[in-house]
Amino acid sequence: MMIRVLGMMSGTSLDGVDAAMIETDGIRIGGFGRSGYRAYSDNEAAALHAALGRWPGEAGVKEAAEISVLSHAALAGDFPEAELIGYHGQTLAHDPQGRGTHQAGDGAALARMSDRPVIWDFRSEDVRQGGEGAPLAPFFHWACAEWAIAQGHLPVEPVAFLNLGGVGNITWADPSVPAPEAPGACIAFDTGPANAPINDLMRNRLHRERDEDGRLASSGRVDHDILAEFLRHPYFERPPPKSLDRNQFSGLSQAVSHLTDADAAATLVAALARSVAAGLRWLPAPPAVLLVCGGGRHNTAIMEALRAQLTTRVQPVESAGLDGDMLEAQAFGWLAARVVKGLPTSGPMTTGVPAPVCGGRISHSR
Ligand SMILES: Nc1ncnc2c1ncn2[C@@H]1O[C@H](COP(=O)(O)OP(=O)(O)OP(=O)(O)O)[C@@H](O)[C@H]1O
Ligand SMILES: CC(=O)N[C@H]1[C@@H]2OC[C@@H](O2)[C@@H](O)[C@@H]1O[C@H](C)C(=O)O
Repeated sequence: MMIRVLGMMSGTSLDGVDAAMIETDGIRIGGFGRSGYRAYSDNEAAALHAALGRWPGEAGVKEAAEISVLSHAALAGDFPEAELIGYHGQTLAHDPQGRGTHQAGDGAALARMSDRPVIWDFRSEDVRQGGEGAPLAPFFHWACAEWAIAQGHLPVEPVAFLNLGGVGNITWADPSVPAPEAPGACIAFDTGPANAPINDLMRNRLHRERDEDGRLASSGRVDHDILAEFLRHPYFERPPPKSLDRNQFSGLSQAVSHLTDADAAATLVAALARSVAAGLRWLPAPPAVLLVCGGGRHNTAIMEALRAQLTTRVQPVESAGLDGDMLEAQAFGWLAARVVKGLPTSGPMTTGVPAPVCGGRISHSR
């Protein structure tokens, strides 16, 4: 039975909350619906930035969780048609081999406030069972490929999805395999830093939220010594599955600190593109197309750098009939429906968990 689910995602860019309706039985995509966005206010963004890297019980975390719940509840009120909510929460820290993974928020409070059942805490169980806890969108990317083939937007061939949020992640999906958790269907991992260091640069130096359309980066020159040093990071030699914390590459931000604004932005964009290029060697076969989703595809300098670095065709995910601004929100709606059904949300080739696992907790509205 298809249900109408609201997926809600606030990612590592710390810009705000995306919300999108999806109709699904947890296996197939029945259709996509309305979407919405609520930007974090300056005060909210500052409080979340201050809480980055912190764990439950530490200073500022309670405030961050409250900001997450209140902003999601306000947005959920615009979607009375949703029967179920998938709520990711705000990632503050991610250390799967150590302290775990921390998404600030409270699904039980959101369920009471929105008067709908809420699926949340999607990552902890995967980490508990030995997985990376991220990325989690890959099974949904596989379902999107299947949907796009049915709509006549894609050929029946392996494709890749590149999500450029705060951090980048890639999924190689083979839609000829019958289910996303089946061996050979998906391979996924985080590629490297994406918008987070660019946003931090803009915020710290120019008091702006982002490099609009990549205009600053397009006017700068890449520092090839810094780039070469960045590419020596052992992360790129490590085979997948693998995932990143938002600030794991903070050395890169320090390395560009003496450059001009434009050269620093250009070097960060080049680092993003080269880390994607470095990641492609881990894919089992070249994808027919690299479908770019997430806010980074609006940055012209990023898209041009990707096209210059890669021999694979690079297209915004809209070329497959999908909404690249809402794909991750839709993913957490689709995953919520899977949790209700007890279906796996991750597996050995997406997070490295030993066997497919169904993560997520359910909180009822009363
Ligand atoms: N017009 C634009 N020009 C330049 N950059 C843009 C533009 N639009 C969006 N972005 C970048 O995309 C970011 C938002 O991307 P997105 O919503 O995919 O991130 P996210 O929700 O944090 O994702 P994730 O969970 O995958 O980290 C912005 O913070 C900004 O850096
Ligand atoms: C721990 C965490 O929140 N990771 C995010 C982050 O943002 C992008 C990348 O790093 C990815 O691993 C993940 O989000 C996407 C939506 C995912 O789980 O697929």
